[in-house]
Amino acid sequence: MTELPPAGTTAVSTRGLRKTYRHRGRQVVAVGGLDLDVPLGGVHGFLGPNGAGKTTTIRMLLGLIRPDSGVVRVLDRPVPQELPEVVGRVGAIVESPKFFPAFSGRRNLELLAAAIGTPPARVDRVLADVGLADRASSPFRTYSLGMKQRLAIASTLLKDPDLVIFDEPTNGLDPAGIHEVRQTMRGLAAAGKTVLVSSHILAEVEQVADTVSIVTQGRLVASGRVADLLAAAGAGEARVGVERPDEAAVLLAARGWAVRPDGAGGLLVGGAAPADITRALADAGLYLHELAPGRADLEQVFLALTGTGAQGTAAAHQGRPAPHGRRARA
Ligand SMILES: Nc1ncnc2c1ncn2[C@@H]1O[C@H](COP(=O)(O)OP(=O)(O)OP(=O)(O)O)[C@@H](O)[C@H]1O
Repeated sequence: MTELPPAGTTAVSTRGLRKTYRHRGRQVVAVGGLDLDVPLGGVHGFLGPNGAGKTTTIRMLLGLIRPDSGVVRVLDRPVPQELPEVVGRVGAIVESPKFFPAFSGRRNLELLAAAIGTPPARVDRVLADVGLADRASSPFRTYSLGMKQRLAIASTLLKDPDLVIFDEPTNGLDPAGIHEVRQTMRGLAAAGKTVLVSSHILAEVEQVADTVSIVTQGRLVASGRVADLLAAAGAGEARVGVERPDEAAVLLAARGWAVRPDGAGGLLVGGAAPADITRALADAGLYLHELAPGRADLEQVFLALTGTGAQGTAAAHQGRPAPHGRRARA
C-alpha cells in the first residue's frame, strides 16, 4: 500500500479502501482496495460507470458506513476515528434532501440554519452563492429541477464547509439545469472550497473538473489533471468522409492507423495527423469531402484504459487497443 500524501495537500485520501456487501448469499466487492487522492482546492471529478463503487466510497468518506479495511483521511483527520472533528467542515448531498414544497427557498434554509445553529444572516449569502437570490421568496414547489438542486447545494453551504461532496448532482437535470449546477460548482471552487463530484457521465464532468479519479469495479484506473489525461490519450479519432470508404479504410489501415466505420458512411481514424490522412488518400486518388480533427475525451481515456464502455458504449468501440496500466498523476 502506498503512503498517504503529506498533510495539507489533499482534502481526501484513501489507501486500500475496501467494502464488500452480502447480496443473496454472494459477496459483492463494491470497493476493492481504492487509493484515492483529492487535491486541496478545485473541482475533482470522481468518475466511473454505474456500480463502480462511487456512492459506497462517498458513504465511507462521510462515516455513513464502515470500510472492511483501509485508511480514510478527510481534511487531514482519520475517518471514522475523528469524524466529529471534520463533520462540521464537510457539506454533502448524497440523497436529495427534503424541502417543504409550500415554503420559499429562503424559509426552508432558515429552518435548516436554525436546526444546525447557523446565524440566519448566512441564508442570504448562500442563496446568492448558488444564484438563487432572485427567486429566494418563491415557494420551493415552483422551482425548476436545477433550482431545486441548487437549493440543495445551498443547504450544504450553510455551515461554510471547506469540502463539499456531491453524488451525481446533475442526475435527472436538463441541459440548462446541468449548466447551472456546473457554474455553481466552479463558483465554489473559485471561493477556495474543494468540490468532490461523482458522475457516471465522464464527458459531463470533464468540462467542470480540474482533476479526476476514474474508477471501475471498485478500483482506480486513472487519476490526475484532466488536461494531462486527455493529452496522454492523444489526439483522439479524426472523422473522415471520403469516396469509396471501404477502399480508403484498407489504405489507411495499411499505414498502421486504427480505422473503423463511424456508422454513417464515414470512417474514424485514430493515431494519424489530419494532414497525413489527406495526403495518403489524395495520393491514391481518393478525395475527401469531410475531415474533422479528433479530440480525445475522458470517455475515450476510460475506454483505452479498460477496454470497456463507461456508459454501455463498449459495443460501439470494440476492436480498439486497450493499453492497460497507463496512469497520469497530478
Ligand atoms: N447495500 C448494498 N447491498 C448490496 N450490494 C450493494 C449495496 N450497495 C451497493 N451495492 C453494490 O456495490 C456495487 C457498487 O455500488 P455503488 O452504488 O457504490 O456504485 P456507484 O458507482 O455509486 O454506482 P451508481 O452510479 O449506479 O450509483 C454495486 O455492485 C452495487 O450493486
